[in-house]
This record gives sequence, structure tokens and C-alpha cells, in this order.
Amino acid sequence: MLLDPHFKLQVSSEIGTLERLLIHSPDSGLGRVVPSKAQDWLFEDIVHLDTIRKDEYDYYIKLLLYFLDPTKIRGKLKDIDADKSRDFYKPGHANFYKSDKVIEIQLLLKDILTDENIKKKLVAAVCAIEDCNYLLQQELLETSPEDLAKVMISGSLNDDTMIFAPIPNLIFTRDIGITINNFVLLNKPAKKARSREALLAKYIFFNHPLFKAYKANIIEIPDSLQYFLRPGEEQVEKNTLEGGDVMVVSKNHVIIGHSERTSARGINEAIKILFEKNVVDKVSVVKIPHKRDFMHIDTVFTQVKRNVWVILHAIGKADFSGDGSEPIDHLLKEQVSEKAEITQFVKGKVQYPKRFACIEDLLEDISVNDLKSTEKVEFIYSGNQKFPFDSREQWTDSCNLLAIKEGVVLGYDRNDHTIEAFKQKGFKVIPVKKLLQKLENNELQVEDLTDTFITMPSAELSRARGGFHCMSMPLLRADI
Ligand SMILES: NC(=[NH2+])NCCC[C@H](N)C(=O)O
Repeated sequence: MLLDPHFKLQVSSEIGTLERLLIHSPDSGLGRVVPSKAQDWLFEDIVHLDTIRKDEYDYYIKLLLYFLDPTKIRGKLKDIDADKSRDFYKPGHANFYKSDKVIEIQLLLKDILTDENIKKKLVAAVCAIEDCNYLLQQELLETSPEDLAKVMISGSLNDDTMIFAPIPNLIFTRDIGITINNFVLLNKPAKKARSREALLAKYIFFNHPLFKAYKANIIEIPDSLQYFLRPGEEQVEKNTLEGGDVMVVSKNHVIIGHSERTSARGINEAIKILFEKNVVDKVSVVKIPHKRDFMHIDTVFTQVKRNVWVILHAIGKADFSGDGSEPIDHLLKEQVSEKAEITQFVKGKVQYPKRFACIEDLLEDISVNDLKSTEKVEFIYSGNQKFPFDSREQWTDSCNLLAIKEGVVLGYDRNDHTIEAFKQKGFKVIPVKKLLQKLENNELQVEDLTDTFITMPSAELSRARGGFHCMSMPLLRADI
């Protein structure tokens, strides 16, 4: 059982030094996505399991451990790399890294399944949403907690028989819930492919001893009456909210994206609860075009430093594609606009929301007024603001960066123009493999890193349509 008497839940920024997070390594379910189902399962392509693990995600684990839980890795890199069977990365294996800082969600699931009562309830719930037959349900009840956790995630039994669909998007732990100060706001997914993830997350947060002291701080969004009573199968009235649309930018301020995945009604409920429970007193809603490429706000902007943000230019200031010299520039202006619309609500004054002319204005306001930055606010644009690289690189998550500490971000190595833009703003760029070697050889210390873009291998990972911001659910960040 993963226990820690010092466990603390506290995230009040996007950039404070990361100290604890929830992750999920690519499980065998990812290796079972078939082309005909890829889109339904929210993947753009099928991925090669061995490559995504060995050549890509494992580096993420190594890096996270080096920063968050160094005793697990320092001085051991050579042996870990020499083991071809990768036991270090396998939850359940005796050599698994098992960290209480870089927390694998499968372990938490296994832990709660050791309680017979919870096991019964969760098996019944999973079987209900997956429409399993009764005998299979009986069989699952007799499965060990280790195996059952694996089955519930991968959708396949130990002998490889597939009993229900995988949940390949669980690697994007950002979307299952968001830590806001010492609260967790649970996800209410818009897509069916993500409903089992939400169910497992709910059981984990409410039942794992790690979160015991925070039980009263787990927030769920209720469904709306309009949804229950609607005719037909349309999802329009549904209250939905996914973690990728929520950013805690300061102790008192949260940004919520109004997107393909997060509905206005979902946001409405979230704001009411956040104000009622005194979690924050300011919520800015950023409405972005509801389309696949922009599924959540963290696919179009993320924070790098107190005064630095990476964003997609199309949602920002000048949304105008032409220069205005041709009639078409004016005729199509409205239709082609992808500009974000911003409405800010303050507790007690909800009837008088404040508007911002563009996303840059909001982010600048956050840097200067919420975070008291004294340096000039800088925007780094996807693809260095050059067409067509801006949208090409946004598609492969140039704007979806994870700050492991202020100014030190992880992003995909394939987004050349964006990386160039970081260099132009004075950032150092270092490939993760080289960084790990330097750390292991004591040529560099984690504390020495400042203003750095760490490039991560990405050929397979980027096909899953998320970056490192999505692949992380921070539980604890140091205050900034
Ligand atoms: N926070 C994020 N942007 N998450 C990305 C999730 C990607 C995933 N394939 C989906 O479409 O749901």
C-alpha cells in the first residue's frame, strides 16, 4: 500500500517546482487500439507499444524521478538501462520504481482493490458501464487486486483475452481531475471513451488512504436537470469538464476552458462550487473553437515562467489571416476567426463579469497582477508564428508543455520552429538523453537548471494527441 504520513495536496500554480504527481505509463491497452476504433478512442493513429515505452515514455519516468525522487534513480541508470526486460518500469514487478512522488495510478487502483467491499462495488460499476455478463463479473471478483487493476485499465485478462475496450487515454492523467489548492476537482468527461477513467479516478480519490485527510475536498460536478430531461440522445445539455481545460494560475485564480470537451453548463457548476467552497475567488473562462485540434485549452497555451507563456497565435491577438488589403480578408474575417473569448468572474460579483480583448491581455494580467512579475511578459508562439508550422506544431503539442520547475519545461523534440522560438527568447535546449547523462555523471545538478527546454522523443507519443502537460496530474507544487 502506498502510504505517506507527510502526504500533502497543494497546487497553486502551473510553474512552482513539481514535487508530486500522478502518472500512468502506456499499458498494453495502447497496443490494442485498432485503426477502425482509433478515432472513437481519441487516438489519431495506432502506436507501436514497445517504442512508445522504451524509446519515449521511459525517459519521462527517468527524468521525473531525477527531479522528484532522485534516490530511486541516481547512480543506478546504467543498470536500469541494461535490463532489457524493463522490470524497473513494470507496476507489480519486484524491481518496479514504486515512488510516492512519481505516483503510478495503477498502484493506487491495486491498493484500493485490496478492500473487498470496494472491490465488489468497483467491479460491479465497471461491469455495468462495460456491459459485462454476470459470469465474467464473478470471475473478476476472484481476480487478485494486482491483476484486477491491470484488467480494469487494459481491458484484457492475463491470458490476453480482451473483455472490454482499453482506456488508452489514461496516460493523460491531467484529464481525470485537477488539484486546485488542496482540493481535487474531478473530471466529468465529454467523451464516452474516457468514462471508465473517470470512474476509476473517482474510486481512487475517495478511497485511497493517501487522500484520506482530503476526502471532504474532493469535488464532483453534478448533472443538470436539462440533461436528464432532454429528448433524444444528444449530449448538448450535458455538464462536462475535463482536466486539460483547467489551469490553476495562482492561489486565488483558475482558468477554465470552454471547449469541445468542457461545456458551458459544466463550467457554470464548477464556478458555483469553487466559489461556494472558497477554493478560489476568481475564474476566467477562455472560450476556444470547439474542434478536435484544440480539444482543451492546454493544447493552445501553457505557462513556462511567471512572465513567459507559449501560445498558438491563431487564438491570440491578431486573428486576421489577411492584411486587409483584399476584400476577402474582410468578408471572411468572422468565419476564420479562432480568437479566444475571455470572460472573468469574481466571487460576489458574478453579475458583472470582466472581458479581456485577447488571451495575451489575460495572461499578462496574471503575470503582472496575480504573480507580481516585474519582468516584461513574453509570449512564445507555436511554430515561431510562421504558417504552416504554427498549426503543424500545435497539432503535435508545441503548446502543451509541463513546467517541472519555473522556466524548465518538457516538450516534444519534433516541434523545431517552436524550439527555435524558445532559443530566441534565451532558453537553453537540451535533449533528455543528454541531460540524464549529465545528471548521472554529476556534471550538472537539477538545481542548476534555469530557463531550459528539455526535448523529449515524440514520434509515437504524439500520435496519442497529447503532450507532457496532459501526461501529468500535479498533486504538489512548491509555492512560488
Ligand atoms: N489535456 C489534454 N490536452 N489531454 C489530451 C488528451 C488526448 C486524448 N487522446 C483525448 O483526445 O482525449
